[in-house]
Amino acid sequence: MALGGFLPPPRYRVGLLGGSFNPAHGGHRFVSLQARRRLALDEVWWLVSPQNPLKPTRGMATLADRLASAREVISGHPGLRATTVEAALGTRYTADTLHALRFRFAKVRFVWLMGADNLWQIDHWDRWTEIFHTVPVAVFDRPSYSLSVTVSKAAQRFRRARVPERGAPELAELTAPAWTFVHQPHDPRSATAIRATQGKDVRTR
Ligand SMILES: Nc1ncnc2c1ncn2[C@@H]1O[C@H](COP(=O)(O)OP(=O)(O)OP(=O)(O)O)[C@@H](O)[C@H]1O
Ligand SMILES: O=C(O)c1ccc[n+]([C@@H]2O[C@H](COP(=O)([O-])O)[C@@H](O)[C@H]2O)c1
Repeated sequence: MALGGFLPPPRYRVGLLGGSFNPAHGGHRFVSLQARRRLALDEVWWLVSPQNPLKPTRGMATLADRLASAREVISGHPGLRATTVEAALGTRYTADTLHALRFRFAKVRFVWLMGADNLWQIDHWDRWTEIFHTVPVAVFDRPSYSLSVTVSKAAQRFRRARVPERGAPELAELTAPAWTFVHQPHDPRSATAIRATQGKDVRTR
């Protein structure tokens, strides 16, 4: 199922970084490597989204092109895997994707990964509180969005489920809801910035 025949063993720890990857860039790779190390994950799977339900289709490259850009940025790193799991499952909403993955891989320990920009926005996602109740969540700091850790609606709603950062290595073992905020050096790279300068000599890695 979009995993190249790989079957994760029981208790395997997998971080899920969902995204448009329009295109993929070094910021995705940086966050994923941070996640792998700080959360003691076996792998990080990039879920290249068929179409973010809240983003316009205009300007969205094809799934094949975005997957190709993800593979190029990962460039064979053994701990990172670019996938089209949502296309294979037929899901568009994260809540559905997480339920389907947990059903399919009942013994895998999944953690939902996202940048701090998405902590601001997640309360607009379909059945967003269900997401927090399905898998542990790790939020990674991002320039301009650090305040999301205290001010966002999601942080406030789930304040009692917040795990101190020192607990990050065991987050994957916890029962949801459980989430942590991971402080890290700010990485300013974004797909928006890359698209704005497309055609010019921009580094995506
Ligand atoms: N530089 C970064 N630092 C922290 N998190 C990031 C960074 N770049 C991307 N992410 C996170 O990776 C996930 C997928 O991001 P996405 O594919 O939307 O890239 P993006 O650069 O945010 O794109 P866009 O600028 O088009 O919104 C999101 O959870 C996002 O917060
Ligand atoms: O489920 C939703 O309603 C929902 C709404 C907006 C975004 N998402 C997911 O959030 C992830 C990040 O999206 P993006 O486009 O900001 O990279 C990606 O996996 C999307 O499918 C999910």
